[in-house]
Amino acid sequence: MAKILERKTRDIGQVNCIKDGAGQLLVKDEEIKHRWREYFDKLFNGENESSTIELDDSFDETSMRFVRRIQESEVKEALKRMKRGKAMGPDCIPIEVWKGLGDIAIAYDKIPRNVMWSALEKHKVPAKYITLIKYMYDNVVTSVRTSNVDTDDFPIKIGLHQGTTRCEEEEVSLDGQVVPRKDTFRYLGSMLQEDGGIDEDVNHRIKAGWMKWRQASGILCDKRVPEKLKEHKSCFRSIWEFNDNDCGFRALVLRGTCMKTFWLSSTRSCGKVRCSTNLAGSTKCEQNLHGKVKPLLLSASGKARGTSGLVHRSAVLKHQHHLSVRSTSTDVCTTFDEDVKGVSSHAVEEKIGVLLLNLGGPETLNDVQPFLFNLFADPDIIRLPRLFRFLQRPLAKLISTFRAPKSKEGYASIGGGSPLRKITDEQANALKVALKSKNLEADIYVGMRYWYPFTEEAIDQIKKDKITKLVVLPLYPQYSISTSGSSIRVLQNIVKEDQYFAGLPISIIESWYQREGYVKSMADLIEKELSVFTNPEEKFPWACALEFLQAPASGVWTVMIFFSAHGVPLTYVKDAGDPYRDQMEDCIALIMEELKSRGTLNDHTLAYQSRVGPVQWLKPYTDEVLVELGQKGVKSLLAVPVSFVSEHIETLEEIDMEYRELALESGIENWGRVPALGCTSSFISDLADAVVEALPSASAMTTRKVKDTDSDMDMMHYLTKMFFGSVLAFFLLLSPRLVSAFRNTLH
Ligand SMILES: C=CC1=C(C)c2cc3[nH]c(cc4nc(cc5[nH]c(cc1n2)c(C)c5CCC(=O)O)C(CCC(=O)O)=C4C)c(C)c3C=C
Ligand SMILES: [Fe+2]
Repeated sequence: MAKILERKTRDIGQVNCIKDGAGQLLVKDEEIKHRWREYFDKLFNGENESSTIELDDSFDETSMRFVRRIQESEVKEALKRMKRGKAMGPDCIPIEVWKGLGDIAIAYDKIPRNVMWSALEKHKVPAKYITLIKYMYDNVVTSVRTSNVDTDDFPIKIGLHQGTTRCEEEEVSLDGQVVPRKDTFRYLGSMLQEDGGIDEDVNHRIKAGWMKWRQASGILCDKRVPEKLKEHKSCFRSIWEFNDNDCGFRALVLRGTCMKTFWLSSTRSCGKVRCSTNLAGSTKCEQNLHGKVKPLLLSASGKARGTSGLVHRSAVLKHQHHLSVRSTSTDVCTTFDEDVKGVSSHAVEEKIGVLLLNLGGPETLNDVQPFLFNLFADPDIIRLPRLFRFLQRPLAKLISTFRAPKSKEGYASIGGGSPLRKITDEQANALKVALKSKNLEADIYVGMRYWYPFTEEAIDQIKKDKITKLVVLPLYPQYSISTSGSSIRVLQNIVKEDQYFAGLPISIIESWYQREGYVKSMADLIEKELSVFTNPEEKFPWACALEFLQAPASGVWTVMIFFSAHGVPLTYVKDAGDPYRDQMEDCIALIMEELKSRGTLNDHTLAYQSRVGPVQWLKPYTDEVLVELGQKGVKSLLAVPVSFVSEHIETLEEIDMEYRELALESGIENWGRVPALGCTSSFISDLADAVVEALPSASAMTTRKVKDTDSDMDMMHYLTKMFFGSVLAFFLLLSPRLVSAFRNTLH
């Protein structure tokens, strides 16, 4: 019987006919499409309608029709059965809130929404929360994806279906036999979990997909495989991406049938997402947000993701280009499985390496000045016009000497040296373990830009170890010319000169702030710090919503989330095209979106810290904003360092000491700080995923165009740069204070 059952519920893609309401078989696409629409429309909007329903006060203004009232006794019974302390349901509202709301909760499902809104207003729930709740339930539309086509959109008018609680408890019997309860089961080809999730299934499919891809890309790099087959590499990738995306989408439809409220809120909060695939197999996804259609990025895992905010940010897309692929032929795609199986035995043994790039820091106080020299001698840090490049090293000597005493004080206050090397080594170890758990054996190398172990040393080791494929992962979430850019340039210079590296397939993950795992890990840390911020009772965001019923102005909501990013000189962004600011703003928007989706509604702000030298840096400056916030009456502030993933001098000294003191002096009474991600397991696991996903796009670096930001500039910019460069050189060389500081150090 199990076998028959299983066969009956096989993949939806294979079901090409269904029955209509009267039991007649439908075979035409159009008819099937209409039947599905009719079925879901009834399920969402008109379920259980009968001649006996009460029609008195349940007129729904938006849907312009009467809906069946859910009986008070049903709601009471459902509430009684809900146990405290359980995970939140698909509506993300803790059970404690429903129980706490008492009669309101009971009334929630049976009164017109406008009555509900005015009741909330009467209870002095702040307008912004009422708007938020309304927003979740307004103008929701959906369509159903069938085996062949998508139905037309239809509106969803009823927000809640508490009846699902009852259906969970009901016994199901088939031919008189009770079907046993299971935690997971297969439904229409998908693995569904007890909680309605499909994570296990999606993970399984993603893993399987990547395994296939790894096999295929390994083969495609094999010299023995005919060139003709290799030409279709992008096609393989594309069809796989579509399959994964399709799986995610279909899963959503399935969720829709069982977990209606989840479906609704997810449709609403993500805007309307459409994915279409043309005959050539290429997939296009679009999101319709507030009437503006935006292209969606396909993440390396194949899931669609929208850029946050309404502005289309080309700089962000620029760094994603290798992720969206077009294919040219479907014929070859369909032979994917067979071809892979046929040639996989020829694949060469891979030796995977992962190179973690980081800044590096002085380990003792004696290291400080030479470390600073290396930093300022980097043409991506002090960007002199070409004509003045000969001044780079003397200037670096000058500035490092001048800055060393202040820097030494800083490093002395955090224990006499930078913790960066130790933390980066720990992250490397954790990454190796995480990769192993994902069935990828890899050697991890750490290459620092300005101190030991230098990038050059790591590269030597990679060559000695005869690595056959390399993933380069800068430990900066956002890309900047001065960080990831500078480290990648070192690599490019070596590759140019070295035969082995010239032919080594390399994949560079330029930025990864947009990864779901990173965003969620950051949100987790912020939520955790917020929860212990003032007093432990304020831990629970929805408990705060309840608190608002009594005292709207109090609670954890008043804590300002203060993102403090490392700054860069403004000219990097304005003249040299550094995407850093755009990516930073995008990153903050994603983290805030994630927090909002969890019910954390605090205000936030972004400022830039750690400026060095006389030129203008990205604004607003952290120190100035802190003073302003204090003056405006902000009393509680949670600082979030966001451009780096380990603790370092700028978190431990600048934020924890200098900025904290400044904030307290400026009138801020409660200060908190979110720790850096370090070895947080969800974060490391996501980095491991990023590595796995990047492997297939590894290719020889010599074939890529090296970005030269100088050549991007027009003549006017070049002259301006030359002028300011000369002024800077003149100022630095002739400044009496600098000269005397320099002389003193020479003596
Ligand atoms: C002068 C130019 C600098 C630019 C541009 C810059 C960009 C930049 N830096 C980081 C991250 C870190 N910088 C760190 C130290 C540090 N950075 C600069 C200068 C610039 N940084 C200096 C002079 C120093 C030394 C410390 C000091 O004297 O203030 C560190 C700390 C390393 C440690 O030892 O703990 C980090 C981390 C980013 C992310 C960035 C641009 C986006
Ligand atoms: Fe820095």
